[in-house]
Amino acid sequence: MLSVADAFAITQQHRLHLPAETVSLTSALGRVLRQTIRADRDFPPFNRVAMDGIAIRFTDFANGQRTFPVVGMQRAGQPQQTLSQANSCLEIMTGAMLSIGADTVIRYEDVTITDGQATIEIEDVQPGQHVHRQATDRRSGDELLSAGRLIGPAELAVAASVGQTELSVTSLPRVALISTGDELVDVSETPLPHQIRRSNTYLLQAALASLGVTATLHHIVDDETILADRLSAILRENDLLILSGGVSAGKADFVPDVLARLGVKKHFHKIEQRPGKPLWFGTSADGKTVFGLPGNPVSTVLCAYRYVMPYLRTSLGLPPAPVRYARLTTSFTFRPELTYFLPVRVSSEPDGHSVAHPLPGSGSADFANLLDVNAFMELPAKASVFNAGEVFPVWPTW
Ligand SMILES: Nc1nc2c(c(=O)[nH]1)N[C@H]1C(S)=C(S)[C@@H](COP(=O)(O)OP(=O)(O)OC[C@H]3O[C@@H](n4cnc5c(N)ncnc54)[C@H](O)[C@@H]3O)O[C@H]1N2
Ligand code: MOO
Ligand SMILES: [Mg+2]
Repeated sequence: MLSVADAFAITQQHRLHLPAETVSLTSALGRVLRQTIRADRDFPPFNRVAMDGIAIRFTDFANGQRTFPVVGMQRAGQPQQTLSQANSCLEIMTGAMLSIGADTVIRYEDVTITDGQATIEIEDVQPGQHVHRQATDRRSGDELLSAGRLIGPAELAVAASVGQTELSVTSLPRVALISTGDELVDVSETPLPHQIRRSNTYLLQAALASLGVTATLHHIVDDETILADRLSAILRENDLLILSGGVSAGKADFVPDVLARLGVKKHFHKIEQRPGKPLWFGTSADGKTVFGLPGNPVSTVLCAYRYVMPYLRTSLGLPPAPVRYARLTTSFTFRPELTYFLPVRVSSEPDGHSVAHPLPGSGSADFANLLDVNAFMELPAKASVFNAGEVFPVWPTW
């Protein structure tokens, strides 16, 4: 059987090939940039006044002058003015271009203006103060953003400032989320004693939404022919299929056989891990990907966050999320030679460390336990006893 690391690597070798598309700036939030964005001007593009007050020549102040006739006003949005008379000042506003001939700004709070004369009330004045010099932050032509960047509020603001009305982003995959199982009924139905309402696909849909990916929901009963027909149609219409259930050893677990019949090449089935051991992964010749997630809800979640979400991230062109670590708060024993993904609650301690409090729950069907869980801690297969204070990787969920 495959190790977690090998299974993960195999999924990453078969990323989706998603073309770039152009979207308007205002609809680019949460998308992944596919182009380089450069500064079209210096940042800031001129010597920008940073405080409302008066603009003077520092040498006048250095020569002992404290009272200056006010000869004009330079506001933000006005073309640059000139402080032409020596020993005078201009009133000047935040966001204005520093006037030619002036080099230093004194805040209104530090000045008294009476009868057109501004008197500086402070002695601590630095040459060039309260001026945000041209090109301090970035130079014209500098690379501001590069491909593979998740577009958030700061990226949008920077793109807007350089005149990008549109952005090239990775197109979103068409994703189908498919629950399988005769025992599963719709949320709106009242289950009979032998039935349950399906929940996995709603969780998956919500998880995908955090990457800006939308998905259609489907349900298929445990009938080999129906499963083959429906999956064949869903495969035609989608780039990525995420199934839940039907991948284990039961008499109604038809998913692996049906996918093989439909020409989806299996890359692996089963990983040395718990939960989620029966995970199935394959691709078709025309570039479609199928994850067959084990149906037990906690297995579904673990496989989604350990394999599917990282797969989507890199397929979209994002760099892999950095691995996070936490310190186990309580010793935990797990004997089978499998990587154990322990449900935990991760929190931050006052000393800055992350700690993980084990919440094992009652097994991979205990999805109510997920209400308290916010990560899975990856405990290596080769050990059995994991001591309080030891540090292991954690995979955050929500
Ligand atoms: N003899 C063996 N039996 C099982 C093995 C095994 O290796 N040998 N593996 C166990 C493990 S581990 C898991 S996990 C499950 C995986 O089962 P399947 O992927 O075949 O899933 P199902 O049999 O269809 O369902 C399992 C369980 O999950 C519930 N389920 C399924 N879909 C949903 C949904 N959308 N929402 C909520 N709950 C769902 C389903 O009702 C079942 O209770 O197999 C073990 N057995
Ligand atoms: O994934 Mo199974 O649920 O290991 O228990
Ligand atoms: Mg089964």
